[in-house]
Amino acid sequence: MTSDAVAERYLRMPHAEKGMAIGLFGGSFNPPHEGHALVAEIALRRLGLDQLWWMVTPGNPLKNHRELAPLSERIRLSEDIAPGPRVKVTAFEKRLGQSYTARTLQRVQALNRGVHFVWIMGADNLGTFHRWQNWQKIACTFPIAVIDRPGSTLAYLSSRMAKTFDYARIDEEDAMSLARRRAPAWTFIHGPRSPLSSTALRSQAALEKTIPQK
Ligand SMILES: Nc1ncnc2c1ncn2[C@@H]1O[C@H](COP(=O)(O)OP(=O)(O)OP(=O)(O)O)[C@@H](O)[C@H]1O
Ligand SMILES: O=C(O)c1ccc[n+]([C@@H]2O[C@H](COP(=O)([O-])O)[C@@H](O)[C@H]2O)c1
Repeated sequence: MTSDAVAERYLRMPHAEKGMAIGLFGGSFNPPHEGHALVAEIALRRLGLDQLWWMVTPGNPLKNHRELAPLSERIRLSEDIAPGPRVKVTAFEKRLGQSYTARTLQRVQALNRGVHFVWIMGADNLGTFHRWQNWQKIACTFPIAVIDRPGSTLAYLSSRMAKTFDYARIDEEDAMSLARRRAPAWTFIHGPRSPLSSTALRSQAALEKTIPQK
């Protein structure tokens, strides 16, 4: 077995029942951290979700993959940190053979009629969302919940996504209804924030490697 052999259960799309509200939380998780866990908790609570699919991507199409840890390792670490039984860690995009969100959402929608999905992302992704493949189609497939992140709180004011879909923005007080709304619909959720990032954790780990252990 190679070090990147991914267990079969992670390659299958998780099971969903008709009528459920499910958050789709895609990420590199390289490595996963408490900031991700906080996003998952906030989304579950504020959006009233039955499940949250913690989707470990084979590779963000816009990122350099030189420093990307094997998928199997990112899954294992995600399982350690994912909060509670409603969070399902999955890597089904690997089996789909691609990592473009627009295509993934089309597939999820086609296979799960009657299920209410919401795309979940941190506020930093608002600023670059218009560079994602078919980004307007993504916004018109499922509602989107943007979770606040230090350094990106004001991004929604200037981002192309926010400007283009300004008419579809709903008040965060109505977040409970987001999953059941027809796309496009999105909201920005404020709340407790975590300053953690995978980049900082990778830098810290690299630094520790260079310091001789006592
Ligand atoms: N501290 C945080 N607060 C809010 N959202 C976050 C936070 N960290 C990550 N996210 C969100 O979680 C999702 C997955 O993020 P990702 O795995 O890229 O982590 P990251 O810390 O941003 O990584 P990197 O530093 O390598 O870019 C993205 O939607 C991102 O916006
Ligand atoms: O589809 C795209 O063009 C696209 C571009 C950038 C990011 N994404 C997805 O957005 C999610 C968050 O990525 P990341 O690296 O910020 O954790 C993850 O599921 C990526 O595959 C998707």
